[in-house]
Amino acid sequence: MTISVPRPAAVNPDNDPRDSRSAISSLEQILIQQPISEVIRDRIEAAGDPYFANDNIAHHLSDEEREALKLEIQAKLQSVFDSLIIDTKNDHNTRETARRVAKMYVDEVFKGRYYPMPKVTDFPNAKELDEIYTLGPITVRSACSHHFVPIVGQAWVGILPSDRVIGISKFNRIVDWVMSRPHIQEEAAVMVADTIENLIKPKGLAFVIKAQHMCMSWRGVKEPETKMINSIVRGAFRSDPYMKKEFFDLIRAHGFHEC
Ligand SMILES: Nc1nc2c(ncn2[C@@H]2O[C@H](COP(=O)(O)OP(=O)(O)OP(=O)(O)O)[C@@H](O)[C@H]2O)c(=O)[nH]1
Repeated sequence: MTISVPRPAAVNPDNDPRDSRSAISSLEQILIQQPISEVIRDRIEAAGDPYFANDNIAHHLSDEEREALKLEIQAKLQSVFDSLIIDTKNDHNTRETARRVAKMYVDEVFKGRYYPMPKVTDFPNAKELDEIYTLGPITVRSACSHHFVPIVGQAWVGILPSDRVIGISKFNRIVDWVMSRPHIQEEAAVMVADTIENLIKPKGLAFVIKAQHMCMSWRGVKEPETKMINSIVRGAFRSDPYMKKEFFDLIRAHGFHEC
């Protein structure tokens, strides 16, 4: 499907994405012929890679293209606000909202799609530590892929290490990177567990996430109390019931409650 070049005709000058286009001048020609999202999408499809809402596509776009993408999103958001019949030309509160939201999506709340994984240094398990360690609570911020409204909650990690370890702050960074995409919680939990497992191949891995979904509290059934808990237990935590119990006892000491 060909979508016309995102070039808002009647946008407030203060809100005109063209103002910042000098930064992407080398992409000007491509943008005139084809929206940058289409260029990137064609590239992903040619590589046979998925681009679901919770997939990371960072390796398919350059920094320059990411900037161009924000401008395209801004222009399209502006037409959503126009269709919502909001006078963004004269309303001082919404005049720059299209730009703000485009930037927020790409650089902040969905950065886990458009930016590569943070650098994670791993070290040898020099003392051959063979005991469980747990970490938490880790603050979880995400958005549900059904309504694009926030998911907020907490997560806990349990590791029985093998021969590699990573710095503890890296668990927070990995959770933040994976969660910063539109998600459903079940898949998010699996993705975090897979990412940690691929990095350090622990003998045991446990990951618990407990979160509240604004699509259930702010709208829809409007139930502010319900939370969803997912737990992933792998390796020794799955095969050894005592180890699994120890993990849950430890994270209860770290503030985890089932209700
Ligand atoms: N399994 C699962 N469901 C979720 C998650 N986040 C949101 N949902 C639910 O996804 C469902 C989407 O249902 P639909 O019937 O397509 O959407 P809807 O008509 O807006 O549904 P209501 O929310 O019931 O008003 C809703 O019940 C949401 O509560 C999640 O992380 N996991």
